Amino acid sequence: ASLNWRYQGNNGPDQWHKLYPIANGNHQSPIDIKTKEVKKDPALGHLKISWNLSTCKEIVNVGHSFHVNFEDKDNRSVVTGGPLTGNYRLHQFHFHWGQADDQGSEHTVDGAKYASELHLVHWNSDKYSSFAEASDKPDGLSVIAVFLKVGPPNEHVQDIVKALGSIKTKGKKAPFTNFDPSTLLPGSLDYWTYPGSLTHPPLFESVTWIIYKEPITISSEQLAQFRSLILTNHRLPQPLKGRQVRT
Ligand SMILES: Cc1ccnc(S(N)(=O)=O)n1
Ligand SMILES: [Zn+2]
Repeated sequence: ASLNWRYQGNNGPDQWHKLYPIANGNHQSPIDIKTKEVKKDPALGHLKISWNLSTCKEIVNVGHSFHVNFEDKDNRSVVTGGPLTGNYRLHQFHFHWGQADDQGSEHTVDGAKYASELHLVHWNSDKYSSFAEASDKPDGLSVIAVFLKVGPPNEHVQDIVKALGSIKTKGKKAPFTNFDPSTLLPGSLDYWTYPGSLTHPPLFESVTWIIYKEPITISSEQLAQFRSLILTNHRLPQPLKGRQVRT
């Protein structure tokens, strides 16, 4: 489908509200996480992640990014616990990055930007029967976010970078199997959580965000490979509008 929105130029993020009025809503993402205003919630338990690498299927060039898609016809790859009620099924993961290494993450921490941000998109399979059905429901989606800071090359990201060569043009897809996304998680499982939205159109306010505090690394060269597909694809932080970030 030809997209009616972009990250740069005329149909850029400042114009998205014309076609997607929710862009000016009260639960938009990303946000700047002001760590001094975060609330400790003892009721928040550990996240329980059980992703099965057998569900990893393909890598696709979607024009504004690339997606690694998962088979989500059963509960082989799910997350539960933490702020979530019930099982959320892994649908796809993707990254956001900027035109230079000093920017690119969507969420920021006390104003600080990371070079990139990984999003693992899940949908509530206890209540809904597909990602599409869940995608505009307040309890429909959960996205797990991991920050990437510039440093030594990441051997697991390298598996993804190598596959980009076969999806150079928009719409192209290639098999991408047996990749274990848990290799992209940081050592510490501490996280922030808040209610928000998809960060590009349709911008539905249907996401329980779970953001790991500890970043993983990516090298400047690996980021350059991402940029060979699209130069930049990150939305700037949006107004908090009274929402609480918990940890
Ligand atoms: C599947 C999907 C669509 C739009 N936005 C997102 S994101 N960036 O919030 O994870 N994911
Ligand atoms: Zn994203």
